[in-house]
Amino acid sequence: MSVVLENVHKSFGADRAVAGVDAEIATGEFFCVLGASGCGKSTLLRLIAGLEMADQGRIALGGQTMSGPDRHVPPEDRRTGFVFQSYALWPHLSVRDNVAFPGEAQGLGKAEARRQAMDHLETVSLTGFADRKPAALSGGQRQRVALARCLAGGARTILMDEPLANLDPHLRAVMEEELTRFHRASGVTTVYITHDQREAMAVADRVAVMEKGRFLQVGTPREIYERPANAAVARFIGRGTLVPVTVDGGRATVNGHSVAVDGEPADGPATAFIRPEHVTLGNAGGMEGRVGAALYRGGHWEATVLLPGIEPPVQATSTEPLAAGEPVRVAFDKAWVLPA
Ligand SMILES: Nc1ncnc2c1ncn2[C@@H]1O[C@H](COP(=O)(O)OP(=O)(O)OP(=O)(O)O)[C@@H](O)[C@H]1O
Repeated sequence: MSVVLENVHKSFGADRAVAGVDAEIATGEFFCVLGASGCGKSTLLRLIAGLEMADQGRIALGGQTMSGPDRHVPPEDRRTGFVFQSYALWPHLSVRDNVAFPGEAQGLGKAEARRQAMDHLETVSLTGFADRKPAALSGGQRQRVALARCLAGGARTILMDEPLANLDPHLRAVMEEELTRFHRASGVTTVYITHDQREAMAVADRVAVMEKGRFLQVGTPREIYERPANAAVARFIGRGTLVPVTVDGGRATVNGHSVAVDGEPADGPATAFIRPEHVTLGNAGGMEGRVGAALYRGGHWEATVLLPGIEPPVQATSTEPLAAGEPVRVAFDKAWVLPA
């Protein structure tokens, strides 16, 4: 089911939690809202679910207005499923009965609701766990039960509020794969909020970067990473360094050195963003610098490099060992010039 947000606002007293959000989320899309704690992500999700009333703007699901100036459809009539961090499963019910619960609540007989529950457990590869209680499942398996229960409730849109936040890094990676598999298998429109940019990149078709109640940029993970719309998005997504440059005829000059730029920025002074993978460290050529700090990250070093006239230090990556204080030659292979 498509999700349309038009100029959506929500304040709590003087606190503008959602301050004018617009988006068109296509049917079947996996849409991530990414932002730091307190930026308004949860409030936006709760507005879509109907758990909060918008102060202003319109929210439509599948072409039907759910929230508008004189309309507020209650949560139970929106056909949305909500998956929280805690998954909110019934501890005293088996996995099968947890998933059968929405069907029974909607008036299906117990036997039919259980039969359908088994179909949904099949979608999340948990048929072998139907008789267990939630306490006897791993975090990832509990999440799959929560997803199966959304399907059983007839959800046409699934809203997920940081569902992987409580999991260890290994299980998180496994669950990212599972979520994308589940999404492909179910085809359900998904709005997913997280403060973890790596997670958003991994699972989303499109990412909205949110700050202070607004979307700063909406784009594919690659657009957001490679072509950030402004300094705030650039800083929030991955590592990199903002440097002042002069653009002339499709190249930028940094500290007297010429660097290729992506796109077609206008000539003149600008700010460029350089990802660590576009910083080459070596013994010859480029600019003279000094390693500020180097951390071994398994297979590579994450370093900062001090260059005269450039503040703050440049973030770089190296597969060769580096030590703090060591002299190094630095070349920039490519830069992204931020739109004015
Ligand atoms: N029910 C409420 N009453 C008052 N203020 C609220 C309420 N819910 C949220 N807020 C405020 O609205 C702002 C946005 O909160 P929200 O929970 O949407 O942020 P978030 O981005 O989801 O944060 P987190 O990642 O920490 O959950 C915050 O300043 C918060 O304190």
